[in-house]
Amino acid sequence: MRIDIDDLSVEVAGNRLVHDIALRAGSGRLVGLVGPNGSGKSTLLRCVYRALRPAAGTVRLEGADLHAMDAREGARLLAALPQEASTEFDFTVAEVVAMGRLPHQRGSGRANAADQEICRRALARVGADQLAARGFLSLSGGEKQRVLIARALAQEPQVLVLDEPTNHLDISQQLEVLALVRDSRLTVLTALHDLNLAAVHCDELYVIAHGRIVASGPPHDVLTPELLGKVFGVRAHRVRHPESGAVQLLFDRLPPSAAS
Ligand SMILES: Nc1ncnc2c1ncn2[C@@H]1O[C@H](COP(=O)(O)OP(=O)(O)OP(=O)(O)O)[C@@H](O)[C@H]1O
Repeated sequence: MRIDIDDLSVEVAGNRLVHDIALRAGSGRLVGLVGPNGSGKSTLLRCVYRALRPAAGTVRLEGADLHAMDAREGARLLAALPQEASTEFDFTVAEVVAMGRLPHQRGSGRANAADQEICRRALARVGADQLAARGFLSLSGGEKQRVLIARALAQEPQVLVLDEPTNHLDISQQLEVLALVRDSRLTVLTALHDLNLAAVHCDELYVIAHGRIVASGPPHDVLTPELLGKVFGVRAHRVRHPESGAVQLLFDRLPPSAAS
């Protein structure tokens, strides 16, 4: 299912934080959103997963305006992993994952055997099946992240929107989660801070700075030393991964004269 974002602007408390965004993600593509702290990644993604309404512009899924759909219809198509997803109540892990089935349940809202099986498989896919009976609040940051990814998968969406899905994960888990996201074959829009992970795993990247898209395209074309200097204020060196040939980056601080 393709995502088309056009002329999208987002305001929070009267401040326009994101301006005139155009972004496309073809069906089954993994599209990364990168940019410095405070550049507007989460604000843009919050609008895409409907926590915020657009001040202008549209987000369309396969041509249909996402913000014109009812909540249940939207949630059957799109699942999100927010940056600071947490729950104040100590639900069990199984209960948190079962929340992913709510958009599919009518009437009593009770999970049936098929729902329970989908949840069990989702937990197994993120390697967290042994956590099912644990209280969510007792989990480590990385365990919580995996359970929330399982909840998103249990939702059986067509589109995944992920805000820093590798936050709190050790390097092995980071690679596991990105492989899992890739293997899901869903259309994925994800914010990532780690530019090397983004370079290896994403089909296309969009770079956001000061609330505007400043570059987009295949990672190899986008992550140039010039762009990284301008947008992130760092000196970047490109090297090739010795096996895959993928672009990888090494960073230095810019000399003080160049950084100003
Ligand atoms: N409610 C608000 N009122 C005013 N400004 C806000 C509000 N929420 C966010 N902002 C500002 O909007 C800008 C964009 O924030 P956002 O969280 O989208 O950035 P980000 O790129 O996701 O950052 P990070 O990489 O640090 O998570 C920041 O300068 C932030 O302080």
